[in-house]
Amino acid sequence: MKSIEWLGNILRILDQTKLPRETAYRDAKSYEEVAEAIEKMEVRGAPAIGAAVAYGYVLGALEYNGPRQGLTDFMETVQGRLAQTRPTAVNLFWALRRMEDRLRDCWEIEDLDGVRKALIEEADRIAEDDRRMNRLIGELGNEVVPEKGNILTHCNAGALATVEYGTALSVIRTAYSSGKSIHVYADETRPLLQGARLTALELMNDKIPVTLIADNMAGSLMQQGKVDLVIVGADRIAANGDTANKIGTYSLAVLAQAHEVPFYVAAPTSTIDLKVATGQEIPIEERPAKEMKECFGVPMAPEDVNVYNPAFDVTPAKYITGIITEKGIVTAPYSVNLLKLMVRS
Ligand SMILES: CSC[C@@H](O)[C@@H](O)C(=O)COP(=O)(O)O
Repeated sequence: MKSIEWLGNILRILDQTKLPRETAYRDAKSYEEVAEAIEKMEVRGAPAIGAAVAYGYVLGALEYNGPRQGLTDFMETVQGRLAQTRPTAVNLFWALRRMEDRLRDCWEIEDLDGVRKALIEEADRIAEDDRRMNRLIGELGNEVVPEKGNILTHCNAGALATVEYGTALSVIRTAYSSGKSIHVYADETRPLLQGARLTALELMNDKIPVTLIADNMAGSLMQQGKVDLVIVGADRIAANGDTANKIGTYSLAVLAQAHEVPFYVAAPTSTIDLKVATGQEIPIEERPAKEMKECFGVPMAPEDVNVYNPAFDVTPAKYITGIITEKGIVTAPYSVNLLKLMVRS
């Protein structure tokens, strides 16, 4: 199950809104289609969104049919549209900046096809970097996983949320394949059920023991001593370690601390945003009320009820035991150690 696949002049997107009932794809031929797929969450998860916008940018360059000197202006429009899709996952802006820098470096290339080739190479590198980082996150993160025990995860930070392997699920996959006797509790993750629909599916496909729970069951499980470790992904990590991730992550972190359960965030360095000092500055996306009032088209609440539907929350760094990245595991003090990590090659 690949979240996205570049087919030369088309971005094939696995439509995650239909999983696990149906395996359907959108073959995006324009940057507008990629933007739509991200907004509708057909492709989702911070690293997968990053790689998708990189190829969306390429599609914009392929669509352009004016003179070479007009390309930069056109690409600004493309970039602006892609940047509008989802505000929290910083990987989106990180990938767009890489594409923009690559375009700028092409100033000496006179023919459009030469520029397009360079942009495709950059998007491929972004996708390849994601695979490499996720593999390393798995290998390094295995260190925090006990030989035997129960791991709780929230939302989907798996292969579907990335280009391959996942972040939190990469750690789980590596631990399992190294022979550890682990079992995973997957939070269903209201309102869009990424845990029930995607994490459960991924783990079952890999034959990793998994039990699905509703989000409000985590506290009770911890109280019974049935959770040994929590690992989640991230959409943006501020310079002080505060971490934005799927709504519900904060409650889990507080519960984990109350029950003395280690709480880890697994994310590539492309998710770390040193320009944002604390979690308070992270923009939090609000999703349409319909997602709360309906469950996949079926009404669940009075039609006119007021709704608050933030897609993410921020977990203060003080609740985080460690952040597993491809360059190493960072612990407090995060302001110092994240900076050190980011300057290290
Ligand atoms: C490796 S994915 C990390 C995060 O992006 C993930 O945990 C998450 O919160 C995804 O949210 P989503 O709204 O499904 O895009």
